[in-house]
Amino acid sequence: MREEEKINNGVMKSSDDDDDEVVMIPCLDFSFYNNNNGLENWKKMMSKKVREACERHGLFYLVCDDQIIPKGLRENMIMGMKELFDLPEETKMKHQTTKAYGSYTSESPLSQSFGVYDSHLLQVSQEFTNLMWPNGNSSFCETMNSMSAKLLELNYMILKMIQEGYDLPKHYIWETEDMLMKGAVYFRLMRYKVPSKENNKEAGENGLVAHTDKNTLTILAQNDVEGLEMQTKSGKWIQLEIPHNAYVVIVAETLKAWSNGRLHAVNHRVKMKGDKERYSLGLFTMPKEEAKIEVPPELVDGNTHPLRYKPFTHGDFIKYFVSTLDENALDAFAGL
Ligand SMILES: O=C(O)CCC(=O)C(=O)O
Ligand SMILES: [Fe+2]
Repeated sequence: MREEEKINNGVMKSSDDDDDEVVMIPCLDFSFYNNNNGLENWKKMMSKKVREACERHGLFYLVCDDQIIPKGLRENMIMGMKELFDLPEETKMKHQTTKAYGSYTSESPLSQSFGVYDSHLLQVSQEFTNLMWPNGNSSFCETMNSMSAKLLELNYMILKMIQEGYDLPKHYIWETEDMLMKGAVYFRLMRYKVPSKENNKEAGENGLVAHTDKNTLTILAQNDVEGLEMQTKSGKWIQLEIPHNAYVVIVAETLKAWSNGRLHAVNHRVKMKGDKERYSLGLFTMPKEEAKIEVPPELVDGNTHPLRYKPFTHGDFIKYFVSTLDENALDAFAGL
């Protein structure tokens, strides 16, 4: 299918083979964000669409111009990842930290990943690159550093739009920025290998088990090999058809808690089919450990939206999740 045929009025269709459920995932074009003409109106309208998509589906596709993220940078990043994952296993294993998910892992035979905290800081990207390429690889370092910095800016931009989408009073927006946008930044690089032939049938082979993200907001990019699936609110799993060059924005649990459960933390997984390797990368933002996650009073309404979560610190929630690995951790830990 050609891209133009897949996109209809900025809306993507994905369907499940055994059923007629059609889910329309919006594809939002952020290209004019840096254009001053009519910016305020554009932002208002886009903020509402972002909020709506995050409430309805818990994810949306995003395309943007080179001012937000240059296409060449994204291509270089994916090419650089191939080079990185092709390094010898013992070199990749050198990336080990004590932070949760902050190391190289190849737990499943089908997938490997690197987790790097704070790669938007040049020094961190330099240290990581020097560990992987002791003779240097300045182009990878620069690419990794700018890609994570650009994705981080975009991540914060979307978080601000979500708040604007709720028309929260200005003073509250500053408080929320403090709560949600001043914490850790996590960059994850993933490779999924081609599944074996006998497992390479209809259902595909598990690349990443079903989960919700436990941070605030995630932005993903992939090479053009599909595999990411989401569970709809009615419980169906559908394979996403991500438009070429689009990013996937995913609502995570902490943002769901902040919004009093209005924003949907979508369950997703990766299933590998076909004969091509899949590369993906994700920029995850999360609050500071000590940040207190508290629902804004404006998002509580006794009749339609009674308070669902008590205040909690992000660090305590993550500790609880890591110790239980319970996919219902948010409700078990902070649900009322
Ligand atoms: O590889 C992907 O597209 C999904 C990755 C993902 O969901 C995650 O790292 O949390
Ligand atoms: Fe995820």
